[in-house]
Amino acid sequence: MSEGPLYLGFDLSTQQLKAIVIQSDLSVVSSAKVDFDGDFGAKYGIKKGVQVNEVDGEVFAPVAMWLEALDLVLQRLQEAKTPLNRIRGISGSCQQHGSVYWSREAEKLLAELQADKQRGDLVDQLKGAFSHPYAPNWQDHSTQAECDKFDEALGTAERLAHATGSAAHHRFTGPQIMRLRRKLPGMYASTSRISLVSSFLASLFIGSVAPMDISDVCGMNLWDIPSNTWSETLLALAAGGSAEGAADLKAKLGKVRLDGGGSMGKISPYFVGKYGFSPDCEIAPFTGDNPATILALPLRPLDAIVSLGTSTTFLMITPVYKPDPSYHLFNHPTTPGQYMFMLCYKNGGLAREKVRDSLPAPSNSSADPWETFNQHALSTPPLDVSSPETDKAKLGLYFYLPEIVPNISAGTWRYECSATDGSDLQPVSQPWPVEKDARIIVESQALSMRLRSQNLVSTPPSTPSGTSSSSSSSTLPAQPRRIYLVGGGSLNPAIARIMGDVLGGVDGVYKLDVGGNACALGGAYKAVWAFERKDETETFDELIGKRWKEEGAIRKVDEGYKRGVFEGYGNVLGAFGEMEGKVLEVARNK
Ligand SMILES: Nc1ncnc2c1ncn2[C@@H]1O[C@H](COP(=O)(O)OP(=O)(O)O)[C@@H](O)[C@H]1O
Ligand SMILES: O=C(CO)[C@@H](O)[C@H](O)COP(=O)(O)O
Repeated sequence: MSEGPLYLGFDLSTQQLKAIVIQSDLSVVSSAKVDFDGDFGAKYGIKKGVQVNEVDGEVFAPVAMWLEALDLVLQRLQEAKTPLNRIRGISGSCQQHGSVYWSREAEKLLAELQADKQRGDLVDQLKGAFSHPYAPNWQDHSTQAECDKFDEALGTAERLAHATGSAAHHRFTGPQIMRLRRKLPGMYASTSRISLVSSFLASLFIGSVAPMDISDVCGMNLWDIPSNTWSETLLALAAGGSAEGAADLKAKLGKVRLDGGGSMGKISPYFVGKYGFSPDCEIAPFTGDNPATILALPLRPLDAIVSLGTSTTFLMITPVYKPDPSYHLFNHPTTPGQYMFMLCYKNGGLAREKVRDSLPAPSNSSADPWETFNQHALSTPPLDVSSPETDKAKLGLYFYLPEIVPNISAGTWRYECSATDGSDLQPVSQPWPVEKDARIIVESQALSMRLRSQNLVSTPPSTPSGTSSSSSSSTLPAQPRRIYLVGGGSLNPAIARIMGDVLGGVDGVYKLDVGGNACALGGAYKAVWAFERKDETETFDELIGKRWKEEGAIRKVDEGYKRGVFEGYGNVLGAFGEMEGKVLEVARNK
């Protein structure tokens, strides 16, 4: 480890709080994590990081748990002998869309945070800082009525998408605020400020309520992206319809920091006294976990990232702002004029776990719990078709939770169609053997991503390492150039293989070799850029691109494009979209 400055990045996600410390050359020097279920057990009444009220479709997390987790993860960095006094800058990423409600005492309590045994830890000193003890989680689906109003507010869902980057979504913060104001009017009236989870975590470090981040703010259905200002119409809607209400909500949300870099202030004395941070350590804006993911490596045009976390997300960067209700566009977290294309699925890792748990556990209890799942996933041929002329292709939708993409209630559906052209699409009369589900759930998730991103990809330029041996780039079908896998599921070789089969990737499928730490790493890289850019004109890609080394950062886990296999999935892509349409039609007519 050199003696230079260090940078600390966080990832406050659904199930964990992760911290990673890097040097200016981007090498990792230390890391630590807190697993909310594992570390806190029944204390906060959570399961997989959240509490659930099934009756109303509410999903939320106790803010006090996050406060306790922050102290615990910093203690673990100390226990790992991390030289916290050398940390020059801090940034990070957090689960998107969640909202934290600060009381009228919040600013005073944040400013008075002190390392004082008598006054206790963050959870003790900030006991009176919140008007609401919970933060709605991105899995919440209690806001359909509010979403309907948001989709109508500008006339159509298309116009809402053009203004805010997305159509209305259950988890988006505007509909969430609108519902909480209606459900808990007293709480709302006693709320001085509202933070996103990313600006909430930054607030703890700067000792005051931090401004929201220019990228994460696009996950609210309240920020007008073309003008980069709050939408007065949508603020009024969320605030009850009056101009006074809109002004009050605008004050609660505060200003948005347009610069993804730079300093929001020096670290609070609490962290200096308790953990030995330098009083000169500064805090850069924190962003959403998906915008941070695209910062975890120098993403080139046509590269794609698949984040296999609790949620599954598909991410690409594009210079074109062409919004559509079927996907999301966010401001790039560091580079004005660039946008993050995102698809987000609620039925991600947890849905794959459901299928895994429906299979016999591995005989050896110490084996990888995914062993049986992987064996079946890899022994089942693509679409479970051995002979395309005679076998029917199997297509499924596995939504154990109400899904976001498409917006539909929970359910599992199984269809078959011709493997050669997708014709004769029919629901299966009998569920196929559960062993087939291991491959088919992963195929279904990848087919949905391929269907919705096909307008963003084109025939990639041939590259010496990328052109497949049997073809030149001119004959390659449109597909991403590289696919990077991140998140907990990126550890799984069977999932990697199937992602390559379906999505292609002329240069292959790679795993970011920091396991599930991509978001925290993106946050740490953001801190390096924020404090080491020579001036505001040096872009993130310029600075990080000069320092990032492939060796040790990524590992090729699948060849990606496989001629014949990729086209085979292309043959049923239309049928997959047709299947979703049929299922939505039935759900609408219920
Ligand atoms: N070997 C594996 N194979 C498939 N999925 C995995 C594997 N290891 C972890 N996961 C999945 O990763 C998910 C958690 O991913 P992670 O990125 O750590 O979560 P978060 O959503 O909190 O960021 C869990 O749903 C878990 O099922
Ligand atoms: O809702 C989204 C993105 O729109 C989710 O990606 C959340 O941002 C949290 O994801 P995890 O990292 O917890 O899976």
